[in-house]
Amino acid sequence: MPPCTLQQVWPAPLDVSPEQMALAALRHEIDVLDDQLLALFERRLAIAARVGKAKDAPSGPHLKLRPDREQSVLDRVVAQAAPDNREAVESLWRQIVGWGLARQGRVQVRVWSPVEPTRAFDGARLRFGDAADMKVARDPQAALAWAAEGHGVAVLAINAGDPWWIGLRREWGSLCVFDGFGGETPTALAVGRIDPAALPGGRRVLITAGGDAGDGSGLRRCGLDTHHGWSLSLTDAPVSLGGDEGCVGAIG
Ligand SMILES: O=C(O)C(=O)C[C@]1(C(=O)O)C=C[C@@H](O)C=C1
Repeated sequence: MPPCTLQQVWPAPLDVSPEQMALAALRHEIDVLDDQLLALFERRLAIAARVGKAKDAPSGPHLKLRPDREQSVLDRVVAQAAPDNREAVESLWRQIVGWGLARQGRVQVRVWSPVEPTRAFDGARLRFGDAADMKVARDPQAALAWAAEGHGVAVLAINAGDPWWIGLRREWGSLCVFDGFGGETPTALAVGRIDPAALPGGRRVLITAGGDAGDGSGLRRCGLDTHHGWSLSLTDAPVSLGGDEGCVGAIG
């Protein structure tokens, strides 16, 4: 076979059609934008690393993750995006913020969901982004103990045969719920050593004695699970964490 020459592979400039030239120009525009995006992304990562150091002083027992701040970053950019782009913008910014957080230490996530493992795993991946180190947890109690030691976040299914959530009121006072996955009525909750001041605005998570009948507190509640007279529910009422109402966190 004769050797392949450049002439044979690339058309001579005069052979380039207007369509090919238009395509090349558009691709050049994309290259220019990519250069700008890359420079901005790298600047943002560097600033996120500095924010992490600023949060070290004073150093506390909490994870670096700040759900309230993430919520306001996302809400702000999604609100500015064109309606058709909102889904893409939200998923991209989850990744951006996830990598920002990873500059402060990679987030460890343990997912326990015996009934629908892929659903909970996918929800957690969407929430924490590719930067998170996610693994399956075999036992919710072990995952809670691990999270209480400050190693990372546990994503635990509800209505899955283990009322692990009762422990949030009784044993795991250092942990709080800060997100839910699975839609309007969550099927899994994210739990970690989150600074209570950094909980997202939104529905509060309650654990109360009294089952479906209510405990007389008068709060309007949406039930998620019950077990032996305990109930796990959500409320729109602005109750504070750890109060008499049994508030153990909030989901945005
Ligand atoms: O604002 C912070 O506290 C940050 O660490 C920055 C940042 C971000 O990248 O925007 C990253 C992680 C936090 O969970 C919230 C926001």
